[in-house]
Amino acid sequence: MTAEADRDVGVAAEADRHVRGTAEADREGPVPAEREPRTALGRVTREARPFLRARTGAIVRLGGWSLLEFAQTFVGGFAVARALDDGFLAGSTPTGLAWLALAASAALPAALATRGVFARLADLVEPLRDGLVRRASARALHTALTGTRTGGGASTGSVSQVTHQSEIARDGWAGLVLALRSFVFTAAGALAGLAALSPLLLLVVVPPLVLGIGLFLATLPPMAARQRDYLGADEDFAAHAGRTAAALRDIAAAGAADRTVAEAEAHARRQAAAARSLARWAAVRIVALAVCGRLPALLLLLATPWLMRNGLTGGALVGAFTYLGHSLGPALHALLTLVGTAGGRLVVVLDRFTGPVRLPVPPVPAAAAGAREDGPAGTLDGLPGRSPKAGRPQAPGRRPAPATAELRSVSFAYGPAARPVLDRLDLTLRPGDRLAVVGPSGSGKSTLAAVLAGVETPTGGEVRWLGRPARELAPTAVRTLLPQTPYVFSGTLRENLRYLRPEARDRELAATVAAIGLDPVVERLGGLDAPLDPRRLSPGERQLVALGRAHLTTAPLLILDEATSELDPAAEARAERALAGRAGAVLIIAHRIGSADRAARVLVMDGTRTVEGTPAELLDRSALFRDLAGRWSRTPG
Ligand SMILES: Nc1ncnc2c1ncn2[C@@H]1O[C@H](COP(=O)(O)OP(=O)(O)OP(=O)(O)O)[C@@H](O)[C@H]1O
Repeated sequence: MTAEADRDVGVAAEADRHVRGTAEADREGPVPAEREPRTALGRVTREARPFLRARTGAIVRLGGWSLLEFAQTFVGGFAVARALDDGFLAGSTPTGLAWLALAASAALPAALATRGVFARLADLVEPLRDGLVRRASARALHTALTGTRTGGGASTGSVSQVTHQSEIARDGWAGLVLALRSFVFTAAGALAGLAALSPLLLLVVVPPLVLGIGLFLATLPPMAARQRDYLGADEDFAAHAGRTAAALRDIAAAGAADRTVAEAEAHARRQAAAARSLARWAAVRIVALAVCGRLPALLLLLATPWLMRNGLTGGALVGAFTYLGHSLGPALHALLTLVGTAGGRLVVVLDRFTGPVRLPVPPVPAAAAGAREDGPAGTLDGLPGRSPKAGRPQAPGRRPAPATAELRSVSFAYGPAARPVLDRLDLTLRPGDRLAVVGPSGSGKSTLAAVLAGVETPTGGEVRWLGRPARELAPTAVRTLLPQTPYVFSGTLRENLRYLRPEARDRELAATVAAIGLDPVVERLGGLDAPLDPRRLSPGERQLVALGRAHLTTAPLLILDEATSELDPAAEARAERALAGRAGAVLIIAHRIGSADRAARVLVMDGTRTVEGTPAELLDRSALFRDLAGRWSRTPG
């Protein structure tokens, strides 16, 4: 195997290890703080170390060519000083011209060095791009195989990583290597030249240089973090705008205009705050640039009388200014500007390859949009997305499938001073689970549904879907939430039923109609394609339409918040059985004892106290459940 191929295999193995590492972390929760750097810069630096170690040879070769740049810089200032002191000021013009000719001739090897540097640069830059592309491909494959991500959004992200983002990383890295290398060798040449002219010059020039560079380096981690925040805010705002544009009809129909505007304003405020914060740090950076770029020359001017008194010659002074103005200054400026722009982008992009991936929200289907399955809140996030894979069982693997949904010590209150509705609640729903939630009015059942569905954000603890933090997944691809009063829009019954899954086939539609008990509605309306006026449907018929819609989806989590309250017990039982026959987990907020009886498990909510068990166990263990069961059985229907 050639060294090249050997290295490629190493990079591929590295990508593979990374993928497995990420998957492991996803399954087993956060990595302990001492192992996982908290900042993007820290994570990227950790990942960069083995990459650079493996390319020590390429770095040394690059350094070898760059030595010519050191020589050119050194000769540039030194020759000017000698031309003045030994030539023109000493009355010997030929000597002065000879020194200047030497300075000019140093440019020739430097031009050769540039050629050599560019040839060697590829050894450092191309493997990074190749490694990133492999890593992105491996992650996409891993995702596809484990089914932990959803829909087209994920693949779009992978394509962007393989093409656009890996190119940004490659260009940024190449620019950074060039500028850093040039700065190191130019600075070394200039400092060596200053020391050769007079060591006193170093006393004046080095302190502001070190101070400015130190200040600049200190701005790097906060700048990278602010840049990341800004990018995140920008992407979220753009995603919100996209969803709004695609769902104008629903927003108008659901009366969610005010809420949508408020959401957009919140996004705009967040983005503005991120931009202001970024600008503040940019101002600190300008100060740092001024300190190391301008202060050395200013101090040199101020210190000229003292330096001259201590034996500095006129030629050495001009030589020193030549170093500052022609070599050190431009190299420093190029480096700091590049680190500040391409460097920041590089860190952010590389962190996306190494850290958890932001999941784009799946697109809203343009046709037949319009429903309020996400409950009274009616958020934009609740508008439909579609994932053909989301409801499928996990690909066969050695590890158990992750829970469909999980609450880990979740607390929730409607305001900072409000009484908590949920208090450190743990709940796990696995594929195939049927959980009924019962409790008196105001005990928090709808709140639980909203938190589990991602409509409300918990004030403590964590909501997880499919083994990942819920915030990383597109809600509509994971769960369908049916409220008590569903929204049915003007159109046809077919459009309404297909709303969450526009590509559902006719035979699937027919199976749903039969399973949910929609035949009388179809008959009364005159067929699936007859015009439907929502005002002419009874509340029970509206609920049946929404239940049919949910039956057709492939979302692995179904949450029914008293979604069958307008049906008679027989119709309710039929719809619940049909929904229980889907793949995935179902949580039903029970309206009658029948729902609890049919469920395998029941969660009894009594304020922030909860008890979970089978219906038979709870009759024994929970006085509240006995009481509810007794009351319900006396008032059937
Ligand atoms: N948007 C809100 N703002 C403030 N408090 C709220 C809000 N929604 C619900 N609450 C309060 O939170 C508590 C739990 O309400 P929730 O609607 O979750 O209970 P529930 O068990 O579903 O009641 P019901 O059976 O009557 O629907 C109640 O005290 C309620 O007043």
